[in-house]
Amino acid sequence: MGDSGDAVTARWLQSAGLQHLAASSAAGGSGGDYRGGMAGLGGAGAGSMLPSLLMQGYGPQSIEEKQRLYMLLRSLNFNGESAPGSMSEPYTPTAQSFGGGNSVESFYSPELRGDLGAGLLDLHAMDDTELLSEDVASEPFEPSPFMPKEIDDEDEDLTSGSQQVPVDNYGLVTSEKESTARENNVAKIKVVVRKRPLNRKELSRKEEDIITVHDSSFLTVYEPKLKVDLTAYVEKHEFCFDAVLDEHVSNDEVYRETVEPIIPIIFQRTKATCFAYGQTGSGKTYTMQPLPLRAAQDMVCLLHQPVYRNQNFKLWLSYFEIYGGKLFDLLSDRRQLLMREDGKKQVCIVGLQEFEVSDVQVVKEYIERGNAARSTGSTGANEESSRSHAILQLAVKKHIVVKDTRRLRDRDANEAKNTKAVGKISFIDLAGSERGADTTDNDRQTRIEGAEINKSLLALKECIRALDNDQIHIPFRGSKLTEVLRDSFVGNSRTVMISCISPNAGSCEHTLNTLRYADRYFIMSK
Ligand SMILES: Nc1ncnc2c1ncn2[C@@H]1O[C@H](COP(=O)(O)OP(=O)(O)OP(=O)(O)O)[C@@H](O)[C@H]1O
Repeated sequence: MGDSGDAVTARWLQSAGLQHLAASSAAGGSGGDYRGGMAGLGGAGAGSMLPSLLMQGYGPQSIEEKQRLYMLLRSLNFNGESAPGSMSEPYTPTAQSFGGGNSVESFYSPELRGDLGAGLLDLHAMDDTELLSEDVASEPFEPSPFMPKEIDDEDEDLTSGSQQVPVDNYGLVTSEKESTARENNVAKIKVVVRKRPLNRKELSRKEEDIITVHDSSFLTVYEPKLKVDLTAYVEKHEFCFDAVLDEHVSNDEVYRETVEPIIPIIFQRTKATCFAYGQTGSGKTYTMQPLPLRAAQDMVCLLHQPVYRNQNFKLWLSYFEIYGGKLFDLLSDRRQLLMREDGKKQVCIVGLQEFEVSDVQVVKEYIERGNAARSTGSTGANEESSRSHAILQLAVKKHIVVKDTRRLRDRDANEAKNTKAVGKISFIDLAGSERGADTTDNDRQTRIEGAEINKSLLALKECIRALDNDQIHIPFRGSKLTEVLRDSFVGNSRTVMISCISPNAGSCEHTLNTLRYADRYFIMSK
């Protein structure tokens, strides 16, 4: 106990690798003109400049520092149990914390749902080291419970022979009861959170996993914090969503939870949008890339059902990218595309190549081709991929049989006119947004890109909010992204948002931003 508090603090910080804080703390001790609170710090007592330094922004800056501080805090003030209720005091309750009871009922109460005030996503580039790799696209498919059972030839004959399936003038099934029930079972907006595992780099740095998924719908984030008097504490943040998927969940299960229930209603004139967002490296691309392939498999399967086959339904695929407010066709040598509105105020992307696809292998080839175009177009592959929104669309169209022989001669020219859109699903791998502080390191172009990304994420948020409030005016002109998605926002639409989060302590701030962003949608959708 012979050491001054500042010397003790300095030694702790030094051992935790926070040298710049240690030096400042030691200097403060010798000056002796500042005496902060003595509480916390393992009972050693530490008058110090550290609180003020932390307040002045001298706190841990890098992930490593944050992680070391987190480890330090754990060894000082709490025992490192991550389970709820095991936190040592002091513990600061937040608007979203459970309180003592931890009852699920109290969790759902509006008082504990947190406020709606946070601003734009504040995500930034983090560690995107490859995790123990997995070929995401090659996971085997399992049969879907949402899909109609395979009908054998006998059944098929019975169905087509009986001619009892009523159809509307689109040729769609009008078994009202059945389709209404299906649509009602699929929420207008569904919010799903996916936590990725710690990656190799995070594991090698012995980073802590600060997120606990309690069951399939709620999670807790344990945020390491320091009071100004250096008392270490953990702030607990509880969140509830339609679904929370932990690090053990496979891409196939993600598909089942998110997209699979929507597929049948795409054939019932529904337009759906599924997008992933989160900070760079949180797993957006990993999550989004396999989804269209799985969706296409189910859609092809539905197309083969007699009711749709007889109505001449076909599946079409297109894949493009929005980069810096401009559109590029990923299946046509990154040709720049123009967006126009037709007389019926329908959005048309002039020149966008659409391909009719009738088997999954072909879909896979197109997706791979598009993905390759996305990365080869970049100077630093990851940089650009995280700075563009990639949009893959699968559209169901009804082909109208042309009986007029004169028109038949000019069949190709009339192809576009001979199809009628039925439904569509868009998969959007959103760009990760920028953290304000990072932009000082970036060049002008990078900052412009960041601003564009933030603008489009904000516009997307506004559109979904308006959509959810059933507003007449949907502000889709807020960005290229929302303009392009305009027809997916109006009429009979469904939206699935997948929030991807990183579990390490160093990403805590960004993870909380992502979760708060998702939380607002979740509240809106209730
Ligand atoms: N759930 C997961 N399980 C295993 N590995 C994952 C998971 N999520 C992400 N990864 C891995 O983490 C790394 C980063 O993921 P990914 O590229 O999808 O991030 P991102 O959010 O799309 O980043 P960016 O915004 O830069 O495009 C990849 O190596 C990916 O394989």
